[in-house]
Amino acid sequence: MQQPLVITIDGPAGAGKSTLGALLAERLGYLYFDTGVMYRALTLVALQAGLDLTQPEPLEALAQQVLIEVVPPTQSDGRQYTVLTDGQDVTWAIRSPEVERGVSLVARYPAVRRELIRQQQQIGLRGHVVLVGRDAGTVVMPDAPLKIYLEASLDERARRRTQERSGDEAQPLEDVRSAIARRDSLDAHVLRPAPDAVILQNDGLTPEDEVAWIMDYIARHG
Ligand SMILES: Nc1ncnc2c1ncn2[C@@H]1O[C@H](COP(=O)(O)OP(=O)(O)O)[C@@H](O)[C@H]1O
Ligand SMILES: Nc1ccn([C@@H]2O[C@H](COP(=O)(O)OP(=O)(O)O)[C@@H](O)[C@H]2O)c(=O)n1
Repeated sequence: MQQPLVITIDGPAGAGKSTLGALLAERLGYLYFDTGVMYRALTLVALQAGLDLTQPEPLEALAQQVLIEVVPPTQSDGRQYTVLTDGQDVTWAIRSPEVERGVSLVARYPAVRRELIRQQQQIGLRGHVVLVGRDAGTVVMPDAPLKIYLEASLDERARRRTQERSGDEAQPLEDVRSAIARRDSLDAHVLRPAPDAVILQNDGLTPEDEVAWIMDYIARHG
């Protein structure tokens, strides 16, 4: 396979998509773009505006109005990128438990998805991009030459997220596991590998192992 111009990485929460996506993009000199950020940013703005997340129409209108931008990091505080909504830095705010609880409800509305997918496709079509999400390979960029579907067991994903959130943000493993399981079931409507996706189960693999495996896969399918 020639170096694929668009690589998609999909899979459930905590499977390691962002970690792998960022590493792979760095290795290839590509843009890394996490589509989940857009759903999170829209959810945050809706919550800030006091919208009821069970009512689709105002959310659909908001999806058309709000300007969501993802730009290179503007601060050295561990962020992979900076997220702006109408110019306001919301990089960490979109990771809050409130957003985490609401995002999969917002992401279920077809008109919301249509608008955000349209914006994601504009980024994908530029090429030299690793696009990460749930439906990046099935809907956003179905012609991508390399599609990866990452899987890890629920226990492993819960462990990873619990480890990631220590200190002030620490949550019991059981709570993290049930929050992930709830999101898995709300996301089930989009959560499936594209027919031509490479499925990578990564319990027991490191992100470096995965990158090596993918680079080898690209070389072998030349
Ligand atoms: N292959 C892996 N092995 C172990 N831990 C991983 C692996 N990939 C990611 N992680 C860790 O698991 C957590 C969740 O990964 P992340 O990339 O945020 O998942 P996702 O984007 O799929 O939700 C992070 O703390 C990350 O460092
Ligand atoms: N392409 C996408 C990306 C995210 N989402 C939604 O947005 C939520 C947050 O996505 P995310 O990628 O930030 O989540 P994590 O896997 O990083 O926890 C998901 O649980 C989905 O509900 C989606 O529906 N489609």
